[in-house]
Amino acid sequence: MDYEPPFLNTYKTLLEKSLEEDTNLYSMVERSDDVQLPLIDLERLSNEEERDECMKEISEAASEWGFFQVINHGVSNEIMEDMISEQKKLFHEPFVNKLCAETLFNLSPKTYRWGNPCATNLTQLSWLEAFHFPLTDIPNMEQHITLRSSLEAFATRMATLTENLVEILAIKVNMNSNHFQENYLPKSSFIRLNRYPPCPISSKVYGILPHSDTSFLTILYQDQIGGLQLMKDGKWVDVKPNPSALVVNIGDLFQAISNNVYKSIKHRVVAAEEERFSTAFFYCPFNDAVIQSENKPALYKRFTLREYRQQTLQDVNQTGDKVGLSRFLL
Ligand SMILES: O=C(O)CCC(=O)C(=O)O
Ligand SMILES: [Fe+2]
Repeated sequence: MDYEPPFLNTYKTLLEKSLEEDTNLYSMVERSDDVQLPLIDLERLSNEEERDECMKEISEAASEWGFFQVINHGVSNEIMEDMISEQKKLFHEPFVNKLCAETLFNLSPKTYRWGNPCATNLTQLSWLEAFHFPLTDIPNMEQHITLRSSLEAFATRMATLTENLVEILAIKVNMNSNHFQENYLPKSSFIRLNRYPPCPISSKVYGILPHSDTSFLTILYQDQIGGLQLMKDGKWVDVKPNPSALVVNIGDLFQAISNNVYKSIKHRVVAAEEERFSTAFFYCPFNDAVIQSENKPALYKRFTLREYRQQTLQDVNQTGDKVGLSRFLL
């Protein structure tokens, strides 16, 4: 199909090398089927008697799991369905159009990404294509009104949801509940549209490599195919799709400002034979925002998001791995 990125051709040499070895990526680490990710009903926040208990569940899930699912989250089915249908249309544009999406859509460089040009073996390759939209780019998409309005509606609801959640999480670690509103611009967040193309070698390659997110908080909608897994007590746990739920996870920046109370957990997506879509909202500060915990003794050095991004980029280029927060430990 003319919309598929040329994975097999581009990574032919890596593929041939790995087909000689009889490895299965997913049998190397144990899996656990018997643990349930917390599922939190946010409607309880509007009920005076249940609000405190619900806030407690949110902060406990953020510190014990770093991940949880929410229902009655305020993002309507209509907004989600609209976003997904625009997302499908976009990914089903011819590959050559996607490659020049920045010019076609009037967007920043590297909006469209696929594969990994630096991969030296298959385990460094994500079988994934993605559009990465900084919120500030969305108004520029004058030629693509329907995609633009879906992104805008989705971003507005997601921003409200993340702001409510970070406020609750801030209170529970004795931070000022306005900390986020006062210190970080709302428009520095971004939306990422992910598509996992059908993969004919699904035991040898990841859909997305194990990673933690460089955000305060990430909110994800996944379709019904499944494949997202998170690390819990040394085992991979499936995040089973739930059509009414959004998946929330703590990112590295929140782990740092909460002085390790909240955990930014490694997660990955298993490659599959079926096409899969997910849509993520990354709640992030502007690049020069200072990340520093008020808690004493602080575990991490004071750093800016720019410094963090530079360090992780350098580590990824040199070692294939982001390393992440441990670089900033005091
Ligand atoms: O597609 C998913 O389920 C996860 C995506 C993800 O982890 C990311 O985009 O950072
Ligand atoms: Fe992620």
